[in-house]
Amino acid sequence: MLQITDLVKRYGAGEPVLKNLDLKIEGESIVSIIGSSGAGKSTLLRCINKLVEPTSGSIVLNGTELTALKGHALREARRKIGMVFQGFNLVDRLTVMENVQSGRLGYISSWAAIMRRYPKDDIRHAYELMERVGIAHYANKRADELSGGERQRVGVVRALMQRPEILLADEPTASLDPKTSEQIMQLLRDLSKELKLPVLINIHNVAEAREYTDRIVGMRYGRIIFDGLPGELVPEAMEEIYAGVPSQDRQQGTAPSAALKAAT
Ligand SMILES: Nc1ncnc2c1ncn2[C@@H]1O[C@H](COP(=O)(O)OP(=O)(O)OP(=O)(O)O)[C@@H](O)[C@H]1O
Repeated sequence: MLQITDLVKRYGAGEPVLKNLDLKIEGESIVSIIGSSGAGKSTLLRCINKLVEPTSGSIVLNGTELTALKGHALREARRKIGMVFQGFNLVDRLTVMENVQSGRLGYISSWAAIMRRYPKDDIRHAYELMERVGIAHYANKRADELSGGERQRVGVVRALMQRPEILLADEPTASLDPKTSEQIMQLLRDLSKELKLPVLINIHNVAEAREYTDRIVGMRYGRIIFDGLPGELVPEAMEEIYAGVPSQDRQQGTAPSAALKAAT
């Protein structure tokens, strides 16, 4: 379970871009985060995997407080957090198997990695996952010979090779055509259930969020202003997420006209 409490992130001396966020995500659920550009969605994911340092607040993953971790303990904790990227982040000149095995870096010795001497268990696990997502027959192909959808499947398998306790996906379908995009969303949804893995997806495509995720979190100006089932995302909620000014910001004196202007 991921439990975020009172999370604040401020870059430099400016206004916080995450304002006292609370969010709880339990196993077997796929949750989307939607919101306008600049709402803070990527920053939230980056705070969870500590690519950015939260300013204050707490992020607990299955009993481990992540915010305080440094060095070895941080590297250990990061292994429990799988990450899927918009641009796939594969090494083009390496094969699918080599890319997938890079998810095990940190678990095996550098020597074994350099020599491509992967432990038998890792090879078996990789094949199981590659079979599951339909890319096992490409194991020895170079990553740059694959289509976008196939490359994203490699990205998903690489993340799962870590045996993560949560999967974060930052715009995982934004570089894909609509049909492939839906297939990847369906895959993430199915994997979440099969592996009892919480999945948190930052996504701009609201139709996909509605169709493929169990729960939608709507962010606006660094706050969560909607948290509900897809069916609860009624037009008024959409309006507030994409055009409105959260009531807390109104109370704090943010001029709506300025805020709206900034959002367009
Ligand atoms: N490294 C950084 N340094 C300073 N400001 C940043 C940094 N990263 C993000 N920001 C600012 O934080 C705010 C939130 O950005 P963030 O990327 O988290 O939003 P987002 O909702 O993911 O947007 P998008 O949908 O466009 O990716 C923005 O105003 C952005 O300019």
